[in-house]
Amino acid sequence: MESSRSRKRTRQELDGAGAPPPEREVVARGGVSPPWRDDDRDGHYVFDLGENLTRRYKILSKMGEGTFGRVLECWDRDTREYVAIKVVRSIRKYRDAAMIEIDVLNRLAENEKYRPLCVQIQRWFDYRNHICIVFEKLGPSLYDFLKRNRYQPFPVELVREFGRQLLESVAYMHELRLIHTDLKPENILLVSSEHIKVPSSKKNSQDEMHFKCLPKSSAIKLIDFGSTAFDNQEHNSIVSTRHYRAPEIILGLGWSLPCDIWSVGCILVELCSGEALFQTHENLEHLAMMERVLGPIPEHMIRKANSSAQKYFKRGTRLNWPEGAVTRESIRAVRKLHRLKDLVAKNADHSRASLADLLYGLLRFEPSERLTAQEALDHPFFRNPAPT
Ligand SMILES: Nc1ncnc2c1ncn2[C@@H]1O[C@H](COP(=O)(O)OP(=O)(O)OP(=O)(O)O)[C@@H](O)[C@H]1O
Repeated sequence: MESSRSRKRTRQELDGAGAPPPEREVVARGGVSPPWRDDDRDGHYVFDLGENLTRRYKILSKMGEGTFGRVLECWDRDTREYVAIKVVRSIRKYRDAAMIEIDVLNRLAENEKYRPLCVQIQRWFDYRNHICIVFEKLGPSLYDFLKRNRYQPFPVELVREFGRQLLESVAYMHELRLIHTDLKPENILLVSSEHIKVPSSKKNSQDEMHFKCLPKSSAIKLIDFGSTAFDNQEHNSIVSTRHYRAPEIILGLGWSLPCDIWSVGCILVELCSGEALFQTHENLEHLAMMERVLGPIPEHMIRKANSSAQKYFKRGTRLNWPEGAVTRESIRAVRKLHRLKDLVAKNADHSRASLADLLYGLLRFEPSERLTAQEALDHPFFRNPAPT
């Protein structure tokens, strides 16, 4: 658990959304609460579809699962609308993290102008030792959408729209000195599930025309504020999902707002190419991939790396690669990666120069040289889109 997740707040202090008194086993409009069952061994709430979650919500389906808990699609009998309820695992550290998430969600909701950018919390309650956060129901994540489309990339115009909204939400969080720390396509949801089918340029082996899906609307919202950190603390822990993790985190240099910007850079490349930029599970290979795509890691960063990261370098100045590689496949995986500008040229036509320039700004090794979210929004890629 990251240190940022263990900042505990009391429920009274946090609840802006009006938590009800603890659930009693009441006979409900529309049914009764199910009999008490033990949680599963990971602390997840055990349920059957069609059951009630308090007397107010009927469980319709499971929409997702993460480290913190499960997200259930429910019918709200009071408002007569569908909602997504995150039912958090009944384990202390996840309950504590959920309270931070609620705090962050309430802070983000304070500014009317930015409400369309981040998922809206409706209320929260504590049910059988599970914190339940009720959200507006959104559509699939950008990752789910890519996956269903057999990882065919999004057109650059759509990446521009996604990028703009993503950076606007990050700029807003950073203005509030909040660091998301877990930006990734799984945590960016389309607002609507509606899509259209269009012919894709790729043909299959039988020379049949392929189709791909495009969302009808480009509106997206950011979710999952369970790992959000406050920019007033020392940050040395390991954060972010591997593929989107910034170099300063791996090198143990401490991290702050720019780690979100690095993740945004990785996400934009992935949306353009259909594949995660750094597909790795190991630090040395990860750093080697970064050097392959972006050029050498600056020496001053190598010199400051913490003791556990020093082993990735030779004579304290150069990455121990390929000598330190664990397998030949690993060396091949790094070698087959394209340089960033070639990768962009492969996937974007008309906007390639400005997109590559933006990405180099987002993916600077040195965090203090990385574009801020606001600077990125002012970049020509967003200001002067090339005519299509
Ligand atoms: N408001 C929502 N509407 C629709 N689906 C949602 C909503 N919120 C979450 N989901 C789905 O549930 C999944 C898990 O949600 P979330 O990322 O908040 O959980 P988590 O336990 O914090 O995950 P992680 O392990 O990434 O931290 C999402 O990837 C998404 O598919």
